[in-house]
Amino acid sequence: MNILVTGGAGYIGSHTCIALLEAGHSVIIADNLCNSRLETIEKIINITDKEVTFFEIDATDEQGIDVIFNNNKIDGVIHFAGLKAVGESVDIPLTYYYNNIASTMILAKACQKYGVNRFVFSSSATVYGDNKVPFVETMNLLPTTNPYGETKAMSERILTDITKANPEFSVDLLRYFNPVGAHESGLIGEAPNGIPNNLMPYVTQVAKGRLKKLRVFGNDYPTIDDTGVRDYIHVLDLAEGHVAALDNLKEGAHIYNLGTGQGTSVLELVKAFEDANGIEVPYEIIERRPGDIASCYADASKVTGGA
Ligand SMILES: O=c1ccn([C@@H]2O[C@H](COP(=O)(O)OP(=O)(O)O[C@H]3O[C@H](CO)[C@@H](O)[C@H](O)[C@H]3O)[C@@H](O)[C@H]2O)c(=O)[nH]1
Repeated sequence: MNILVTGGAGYIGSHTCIALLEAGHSVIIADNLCNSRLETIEKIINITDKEVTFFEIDATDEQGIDVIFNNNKIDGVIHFAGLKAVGESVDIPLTYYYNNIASTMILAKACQKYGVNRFVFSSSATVYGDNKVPFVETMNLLPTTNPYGETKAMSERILTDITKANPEFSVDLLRYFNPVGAHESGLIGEAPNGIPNNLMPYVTQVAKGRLKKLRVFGNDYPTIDDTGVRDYIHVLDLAEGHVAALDNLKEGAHIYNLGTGQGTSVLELVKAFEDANGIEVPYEIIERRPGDIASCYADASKVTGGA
């Protein structure tokens, strides 16, 4: 299939493009490079030895997206592009709401216009809010702690509604837990522009000596060692999840958690990283980061076939 991948130069997007190409699909990447690099496209090509079509475009550019649909045969869309949740994002809701919802609507509209019926949406465990762990797909969603999470929940609802109006439109809503790791080539990985907000890239930059020490956000959570617990899933497993989703799309909207089902605390992760690499990661405990919850991990039985 020819798959339009928005945000395909980003961390999860680039690993997914490799998985798609290796599974025999073609990819058309649309990315505005706001938190990614052009050279990642070259690396995808080098790793897979396959051709890639690239458009430097913002997913909110309605006319530009229309031109892409008009000029290319597209069988399906994977929509990764979006502004990401970080602590301080709670201060700029309008930007998040505009970018993340407009892009979903523009792409869904183009799919309706051009008869594209396969859509895989990059959602997030954030939509569960501060729910009871483990998070199960059937749970009622709680309000999330940041505008980014709200945009993911709203995009899910918009796409679900479209499947009701147009039963041929098939959507998978993939709720990611915390992706970590890199492609085995070592050529691509998580390299955010600027100082990382997420734990793993921060830890790797401390290990490299680029940042002085890790700041652990809070040690007063009701968890195993009082630090935040998350479900860290390897990015290549996440990438494979997208290929499987595309291959198995069914009519209507379907939700899948993409997580391991196992919770790991911040200090457990730091210790595991130190043990695996034989490197010390200096850290200090500081106050909680606004918007963070204590525990977030998946009930992964729907994707692993256990349910
Ligand atoms: O410098 C840091 C960064 C993070 N943390 C902690 O590490 C854990 C993980 O934080 P982070 O890597 O920032 O991920 P989350 O806040 O869990 O958010 C991620 O996981 C969500 C899904 O659960 C996605 O929606 C988000 O986009 C994604 O960034 C949390 O307990 C943080 O408090 C630190 O202590 N120090």
